Amino acid sequence: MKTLAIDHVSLSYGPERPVLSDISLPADDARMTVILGPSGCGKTSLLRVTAGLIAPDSGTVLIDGRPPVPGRDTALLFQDARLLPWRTARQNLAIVVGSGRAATVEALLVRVGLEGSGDLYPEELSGGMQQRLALARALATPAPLLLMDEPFASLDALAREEMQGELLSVLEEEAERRVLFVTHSVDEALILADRIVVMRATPGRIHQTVHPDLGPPGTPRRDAPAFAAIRRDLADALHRV
Ligand SMILES: Nc1ncnc2c1ncn2[C@@H]1O[C@H](COP(=O)(O)OP(=O)(O)OP(=O)(O)O)[C@@H](O)[C@H]1O
Repeated sequence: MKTLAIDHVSLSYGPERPVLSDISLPADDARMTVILGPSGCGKTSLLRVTAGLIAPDSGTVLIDGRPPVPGRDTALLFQDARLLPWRTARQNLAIVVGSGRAATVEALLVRVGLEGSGDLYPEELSGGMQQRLALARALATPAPLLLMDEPFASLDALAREEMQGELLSVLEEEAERRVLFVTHSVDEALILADRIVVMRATPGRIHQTVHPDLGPPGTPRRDAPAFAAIRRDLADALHRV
């Protein structure tokens, strides 16, 4: 299994703009780490540092023991799916997968539940279907770490729940992949995460790390006896940071 280790990372966008202060996420068994925190606390900046897109002022990020190479070690997913609008779903995947690998493209469409929609253009897909395609595009890369920046935030409640389930079931088949997932939703964090990191702002730093004991992701965690108590604790923590 691949490892991600973030060690004492600090970042500023200029002398007067410290954004991240001494962030450490030790390598552990968590496959899905969810970052929760108030607006502007530096969650997206942390994902960009983790992707190797910006260098921290100090500290290190190591993926499998090596500094991240942008585009090789991580695949990014955003709130908007960022698909090529003039290409069909199938073509959006083919560009990443490479020519002559039609079977791989079809398998990816099936894996994210888009079989039968390969000929549709992005504007013909619902928001949830667009995010399924964005997920398939990320899975088409060999990147060991998926960086997901509020990917389901613009979906309606039902589509959001479906996508959470979809993500978990996809990861069941992708034993090597790790995910760093940013959300504002305590419930989403509790449903998805092995490890929850609560950040606080100005500058962004880690307030609390929680390993929720709610059963494996994908099981009906809402029914776990501890769900309501952990939910309340996290919501309180978020109000205090
Ligand atoms: N390129 C940049 N140059 C200067 N300041 C920036 C830049 N990118 C982000 N910031 C500032 O850094 C801080 C953290 O931004 P970031 O987007 O990382 O936070 P966030 O927690 O992801 O916010 P949100 O939850 O609202 O998306 C904010 O004050 C933001 O204005």
